[in-house]
Amino acid sequence: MSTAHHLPVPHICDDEFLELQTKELSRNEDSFRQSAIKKPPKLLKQRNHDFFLNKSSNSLSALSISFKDTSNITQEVHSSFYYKNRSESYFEQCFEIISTLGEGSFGQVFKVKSREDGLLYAVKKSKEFFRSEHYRSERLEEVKRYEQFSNNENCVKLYHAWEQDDRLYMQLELCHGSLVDYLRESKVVLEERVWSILLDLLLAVKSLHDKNLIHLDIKMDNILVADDGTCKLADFGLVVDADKAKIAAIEGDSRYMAPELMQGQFTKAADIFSLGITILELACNLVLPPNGPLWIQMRNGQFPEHIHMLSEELQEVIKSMMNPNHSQRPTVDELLKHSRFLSLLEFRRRWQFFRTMKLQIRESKRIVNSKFCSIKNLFVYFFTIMSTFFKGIGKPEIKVSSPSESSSHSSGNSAFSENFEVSSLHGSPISGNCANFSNELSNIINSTPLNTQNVRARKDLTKTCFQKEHSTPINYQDLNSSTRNPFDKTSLRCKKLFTKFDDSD
Ligand SMILES: Nc1ncnc2c1ncn2[C@@H]1O[C@H](COP(=O)(O)OP(=O)(O)OP(=O)(O)O)[C@@H](O)[C@H]1O
Repeated sequence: MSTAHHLPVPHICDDEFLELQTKELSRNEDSFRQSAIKKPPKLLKQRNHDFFLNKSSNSLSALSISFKDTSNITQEVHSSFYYKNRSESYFEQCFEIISTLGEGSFGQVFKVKSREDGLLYAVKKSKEFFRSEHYRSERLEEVKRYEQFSNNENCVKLYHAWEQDDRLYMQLELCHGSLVDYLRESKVVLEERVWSILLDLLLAVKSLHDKNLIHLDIKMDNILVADDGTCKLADFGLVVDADKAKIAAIEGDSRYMAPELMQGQFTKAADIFSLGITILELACNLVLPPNGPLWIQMRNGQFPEHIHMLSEELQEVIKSMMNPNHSQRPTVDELLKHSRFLSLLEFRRRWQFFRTMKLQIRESKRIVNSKFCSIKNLFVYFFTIMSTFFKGIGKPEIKVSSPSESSSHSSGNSAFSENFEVSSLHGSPISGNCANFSNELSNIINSTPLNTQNVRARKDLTKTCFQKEHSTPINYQDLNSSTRNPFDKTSLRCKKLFTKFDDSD
């Protein structure tokens, strides 16, 4: 009696093939093998060998990257701590890694101490090798954007960028953490603070929009909180020129994505939407859906009930920023004319002098504490503090262009008048053409996997750990009551958080 010999069948992760495999198996083993021969397994994409073969041996040594001198973007790194012939990279030789700060899709971020000046920084190291010249130039574009906005108080500062062993490194200003960490620490954020965060971010977005650039990846993870509490925009990896957006843009995180991006309409209004939904997430402590019916609802002008925790004023601003019709969203300049922002700017202007002094003293303390402090550095900082003191600080220049000059997204029917009187958005803002738009949208999005979860507040998710922390259970009815400000409960904790920031230096 002859025994049948079965050849091993490869495990192939191809849905179409697996379906065929199951059908065929049940019918006839022999014919199944036939079909396996007809359809070979997919090959993994290979790394671009030409790119690696064409690279000069120079790529092994570290090269500084800067777009300030466009004729020479890369230059040899010079440092008394870096020896080219040693096997360790420039990063390993010049920095001491203290901890890992975070990881995104493109890079890993480390908290480091520079051996050169003894100060603390964040270094972002790209996760993937430059697999092609195109990929490398895409990564280098982020350096260009960081450089462009490094002088903006509300954008993260880039100190140095370099490439080595086909990876990009960026030495950035060290921040306390992202807005996600901030929310996790404070659990709820006072509405006063929400307005101030929104102002910081509008000023950052304004600097981009004024240069006709779109960020396209505004979200809680990409907003960093500095030690003094200032919010800063980071991650310029997807920044695109508004005029070239149609061909070059890549959409960011789906949770923060403006609905019109699904139809390939990339405008500055997409940033306004992402900022609006970020502020909604922050103020109501929500968990945003990445897709599904709730994703659609939030893009059709229907908001989760948690929004009612907020003042009418803030609700109106958020709703206008998340207007389903992108041409009706206010521009940054229009938003900055809101009376809340004008009074906040005036308040900041009055305290600017003390704020600058505080920052200067903090920076001097940082320098003094570093083991590489020199008499020269001390003298420079003493001089800066004195000159700040004697000059005083002038009014910070924030030019808000009038609606006519601003590159409005709107066709003239913006919700914001010159004095920013927000038109009443009570009830559902979907009407007329927006309703058609919403139908169109449902057709598109329904093709994505549905998320049947409800929009949930983070406090619901963390309810149990909250109760563990406190000996007396918290009455969540109170938090949602309209008669009192739900934020009051944690005002002490928020203050403590800022004391912590202040102590951190
Ligand atoms: N300068 C910094 N100071 C402190 N933490 C930082 C700094 N830069 C980044 N981080 C932390 O590292 C995380 C990842 O950084 P980043 O968003 O720049 O990476 P990415 O790969 O570009 O992410 P994405 O997936 O959003 O594109 C941030 O969410 C933040 O928590």
